[in-house]
Amino acid sequence: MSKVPVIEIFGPTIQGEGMVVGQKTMFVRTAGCDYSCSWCDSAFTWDGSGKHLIVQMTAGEIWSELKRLGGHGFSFVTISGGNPALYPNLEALIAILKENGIKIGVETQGSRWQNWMYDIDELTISPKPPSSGMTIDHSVLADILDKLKRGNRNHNISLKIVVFNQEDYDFAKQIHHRFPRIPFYLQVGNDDLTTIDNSRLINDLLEKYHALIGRVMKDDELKDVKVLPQLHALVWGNKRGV
Ligand SMILES: C[S@@+](CC[C@H](N)C(=O)[O-])C[C@H]1O[C@@H](n2cnc3c(N)ncnc32)[C@H](O)[C@@H]1O
Ligand SMILES: Nc1nc2[nH]cc(C(=O)O)c2c(=O)[nH]1
Ligand code: SF4
Ligand SMILES: [Mg+2]
Repeated sequence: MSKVPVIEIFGPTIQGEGMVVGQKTMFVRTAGCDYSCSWCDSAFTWDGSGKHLIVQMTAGEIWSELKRLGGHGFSFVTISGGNPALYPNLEALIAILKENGIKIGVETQGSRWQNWMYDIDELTISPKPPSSGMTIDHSVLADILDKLKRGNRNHNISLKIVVFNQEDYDFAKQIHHRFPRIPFYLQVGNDDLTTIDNSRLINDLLEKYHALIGRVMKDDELKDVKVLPQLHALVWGNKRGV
């Protein structure tokens, strides 16, 4: 049986970000990423610090663990990472989830295509802005979005861009103007990934949210946009596995 490197499985919790924010969900987090964003809040998936947590798992083993943790209390699973789009054999997990009537969300950055993307109910693509230190391949992103559009399946996709500064904001606008019909989300960047002082963190994040809302509200060039914080950061701070 083909296996996938999994670094954590957790839940139930709420989806803290983007198009299905608030959704009760389980999470499967794959290890490994083709990027290395300067501000990655899940760097333990790729920087070596979480190496001891990685387990090669079959789809059946992942499904068993989801049921062990979530019991009969879930109908939605979010696959994130790292970049889950590195793994063609996630196909088997997606098939099991579908057979069991479970809806599926995926978080990926739009750097790699997989055929199983056609089968995802809620697919979030999060191209990386300049502050990440990454340079995105616009043609790969365009190709992914084109395939999804042509596939014309019954699913939802969105673009979600994290904003730390004016350059990121301008980048986000460029992406939106390139793909104006794809639901578009701006997300507040968290630049303090290590603090355990939750009241200070929450205060800072709310201030940044306030500022981002302000910027968008007075910007006539950005109309059809949703502006969100990371809800899980406001509730649990930098805690892992929530
Ligand atoms: C950890 S990534 C994993 C999925 C995929 N690699 C990606 O980046 O889309 C999940 C989401 O968290 C966002 N994210 C990562 N670090 C963040 C930070 N410090 N502040 C806000 N959002 C962040 C990413 O942009 C992405 O939308
Ligand atoms: N609650 C919660 N919501 C999330 N949305 C995206 C997450 C991620 O790390 O991909 C995430 C996460 O780690 N926790
Ligand atoms: S693409 Fe996602 S997981 Fe990879 S480094 Fe960037 S934020 Fe982290
Ligand atoms: Mg996260």
